[in-house]
Amino acid sequence: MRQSDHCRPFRPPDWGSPPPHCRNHHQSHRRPQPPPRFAVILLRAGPNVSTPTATEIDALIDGLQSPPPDNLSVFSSGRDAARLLFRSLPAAAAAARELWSLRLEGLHLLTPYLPNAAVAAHAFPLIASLFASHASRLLDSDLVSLSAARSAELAASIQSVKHRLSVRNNFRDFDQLNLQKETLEAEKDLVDAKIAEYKASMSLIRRAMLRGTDEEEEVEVDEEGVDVFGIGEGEDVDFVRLHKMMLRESRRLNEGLPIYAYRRKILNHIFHNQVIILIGETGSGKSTQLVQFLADSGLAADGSIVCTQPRKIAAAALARRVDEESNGCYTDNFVLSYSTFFNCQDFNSKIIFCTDSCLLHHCMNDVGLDDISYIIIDEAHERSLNTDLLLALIKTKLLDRVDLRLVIMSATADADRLSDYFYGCQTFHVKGRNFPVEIKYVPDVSVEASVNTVPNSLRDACATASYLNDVVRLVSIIHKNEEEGAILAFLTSQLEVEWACENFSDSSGMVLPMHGKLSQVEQSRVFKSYDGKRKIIFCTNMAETSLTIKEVRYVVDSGLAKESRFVPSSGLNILKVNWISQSSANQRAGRAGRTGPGKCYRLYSESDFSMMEVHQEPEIRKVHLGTAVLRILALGVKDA
Ligand SMILES: Nc1ncnc2c1ncn2[C@@H]1O[C@H](COP(=O)(O)OP(=O)(O)OP(=O)(O)O)[C@@H](O)[C@H]1O
Repeated sequence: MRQSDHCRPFRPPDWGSPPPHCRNHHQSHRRPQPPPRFAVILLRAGPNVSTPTATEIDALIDGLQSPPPDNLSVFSSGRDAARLLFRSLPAAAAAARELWSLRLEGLHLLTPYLPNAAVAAHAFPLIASLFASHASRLLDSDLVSLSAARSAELAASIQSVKHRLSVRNNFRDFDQLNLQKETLEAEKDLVDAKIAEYKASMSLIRRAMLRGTDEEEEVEVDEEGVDVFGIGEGEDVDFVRLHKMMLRESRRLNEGLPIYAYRRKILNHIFHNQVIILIGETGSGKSTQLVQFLADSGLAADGSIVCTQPRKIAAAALARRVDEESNGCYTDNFVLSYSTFFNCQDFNSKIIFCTDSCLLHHCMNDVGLDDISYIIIDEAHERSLNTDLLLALIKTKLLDRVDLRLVIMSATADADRLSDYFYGCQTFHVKGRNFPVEIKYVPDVSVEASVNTVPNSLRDACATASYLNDVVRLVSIIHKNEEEGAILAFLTSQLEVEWACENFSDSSGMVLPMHGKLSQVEQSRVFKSYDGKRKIIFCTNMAETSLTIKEVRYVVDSGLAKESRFVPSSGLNILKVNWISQSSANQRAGRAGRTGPGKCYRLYSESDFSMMEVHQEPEIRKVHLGTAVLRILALGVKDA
């Protein structure tokens, strides 16, 4: 650790004579003064504690307009970047305020830490007022103007389409124009709602910062009711967290996941209803955002928010993503993921992503679910045995614990059926998706011959599964002809995935397998980037839901999946390749539009699609009932 000049390193001698305020220090021998004791410590942010450099910190402190410190130490590495000591309490508070002001302007990311209670008390109103002004400025920032301009542009387009609709049209044009108008109106509504959401959050921050001051604003009766942030009162306010939250709000307005536009409405719904069903398009932000909305609002203050996923890889990936996105907004270990259940696991972290089987095991141990206040069952359309058992168990818990809340979430679930099961609970729809996905049907490839055929060996698989060759061929065509972007191709088994990986040969592609038998480390290879090479991922339907593999722009959907089914006549479970449901097909397509517009190639015709089951059959209807009964008994249900 370099400790630069203990005394005023911020104006090196060769920069000219020291400014007048420095002379006090040099003249200190004339009149003994008490040692400076009011400290402002500048802390480095994040894990990379070696930035910024000592020279940059020197320059930053040197440029302050407020009275300079009476003693200064600058450190070139470590958590502390600089320690400023003052004799005067107001001078220390003014320096803290100015350092915060520079941080809010985006000039540095250091945190002024005030260890001395007197300095903190003195500085608090100054910094709070600074945050209030900053929130006011953000209300009219360039970001808001940009979104407002987009809204005006959409309004003009809507007017133009309306005008064209008012003149004579043939039936087909009329239909198309009407569709265009509706699409534009929906987009405009979304942009307007996002601006309103952003402004509501900034107004809330401003009001909180001015509370108890002469400028305190009257609380407007918010039509949506629930506050989106719990900011804290008085000196409990954590300015670092608040700043990170403001930055995240700006990112949300800028990047704009559709669910952001609905935040207050959703929170309000959840606040007033014990159970809601949330349906939103794939990629609209359900899995990554809802947990954050709940945690920020303080609605879940008394317990954790548990979000279940059907697969381990999704639980881990979502926890990583939420942690990364909310960086600094929460304390360490606020977001966790559990993929496998252990008896020693605590459920008292705030946001927990886990598999449905993990939560089911937890229920077996702690049937009261005392440490949980919100349960989100994600990807409910899959209707796995674990999900259905969980839903049944939670339904009984909801009667005992009126504070427990349940959100059932999916892009493609059968909302009516779920609503019926939960006494007609409300369904909330989130409209809009992140990026468009163009659907291309490739009907000239016949898959019918291979349906219901289970390959016994690799040789058989290649001989019988004609779609396997078709998938590999289509991937090759996309690779040669389409612009950059990874390709995700859905097959039905590990065997097929391995065969496709071996038989796809192109040195400009990075071919990767993705199936349930791979270790977590092997699975995580699909999330890495491979410079100069297009990622080509052959996967089973384990990659169908929840996952965001950033570069994926193209999806190849064979339309098939292998499923296990109990056959009562033989008493055996058999594996069968079957058509997927429309719900699954839409989930697969959704993997292409996560971080940019995408395309989904379906190896079947549009009429094949329309003949598929709308929703997949619940697993509980396909497995041997003994399995289900044993699990129910283990949950303590005696009259199963
Ligand atoms: N790991 C990631 N890297 C980059 N962007 C991501 C990542 N995870 C999520 N995103 C972004 O956030 C968006 C929303 O993801 P999220 O999982 O919350 O959507 P969702 O509505 O739950 O989708 P689905 O119904 O498919 O599970 C994605 O479309 C993508 O733009």
